[in-house]
Amino acid sequence: MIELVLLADESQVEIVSDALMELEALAVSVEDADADTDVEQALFGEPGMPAPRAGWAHSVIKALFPDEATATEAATVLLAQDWATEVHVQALQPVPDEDWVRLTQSQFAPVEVTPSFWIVPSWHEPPAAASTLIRLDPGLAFGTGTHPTTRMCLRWIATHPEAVRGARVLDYGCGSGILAVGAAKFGAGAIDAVDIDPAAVTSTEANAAANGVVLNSGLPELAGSPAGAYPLVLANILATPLKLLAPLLVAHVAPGGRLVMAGILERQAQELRDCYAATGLEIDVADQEDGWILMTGRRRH
Ligand SMILES: C[S@@+](CC[C@H](N)C(=O)[O-])C[C@H]1O[C@@H](n2cnc3c(N)ncnc32)[C@H](O)[C@@H]1O
Repeated sequence: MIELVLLADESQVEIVSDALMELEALAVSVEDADADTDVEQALFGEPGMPAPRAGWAHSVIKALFPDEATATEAATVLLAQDWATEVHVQALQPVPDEDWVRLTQSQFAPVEVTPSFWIVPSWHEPPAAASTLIRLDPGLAFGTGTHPTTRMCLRWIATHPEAVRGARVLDYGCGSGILAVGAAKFGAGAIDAVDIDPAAVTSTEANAAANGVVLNSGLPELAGSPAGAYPLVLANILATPLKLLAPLLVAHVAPGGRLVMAGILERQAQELRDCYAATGLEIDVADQEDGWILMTGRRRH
């Protein structure tokens, strides 16, 4: 990993950070400037480029790149922009792996699901208002809470305690296990969490353990056990698998039970509604955020 360290005028922090991400930075962080020390150390790049002024109100922007060639190219393209007159390269340096982990982690802040329900990385103190917490660090499996589909499912769990408390739950397409853990935090009974990706199963087990949650996790064969036995089925999988899996998912919903589905774009809503209504479930659009919708189905008998 190579770190590109830039000094930029405070007014340009956002535009420089966005440009670095477009130029394939893996992570970008902004730090407070250390008075004039870093200005003195700035490299001025091309001969004739203006040196930063002493006492200049600037920020230090650090961007991580996979290799030196990508970092050098990004710096060259950035400095060639006509708006980048107050951007200076301070360093281009290799970064040890453990520093990379630290830098990547610094990108993840606690995520609010409801004012009292938060997802908090292990290196953060929980917000004072958080009475219910999921402790979760970003990993290889989908589901950190930063995506609207995950947040909407968690919000549904938090706002439907009557459907969650004591219920046997199936989390189908569990990813990081975040929905299963969220259901446990709101009092779910036995929880099965399945995913076609073995890395997701490993991640779910680790995240459950980190939250003191006991669940069964495995590949989907686990869910081949009694059909119709779950009062609550959670499935944040995307529209196409949701359509293909409709008979299987519906068969797992117990009489009187609910199916909560996410991963559906607004323009896919009608097709999904028709598909699930045909199975006899009562369908509702329960939430929407950033073009994604949350759909619920209820089996009466
Ligand atoms: C969008 S992620 C959701 C992860 C997590 N449940 C959440 O809400 O953030 C979808 C997950 O479904 C899994 N998946 C996709 N198709 C599947 C299938 N046919 N059966 C089981 N899991 C599947 C993927 O591997 C992925 O981990």
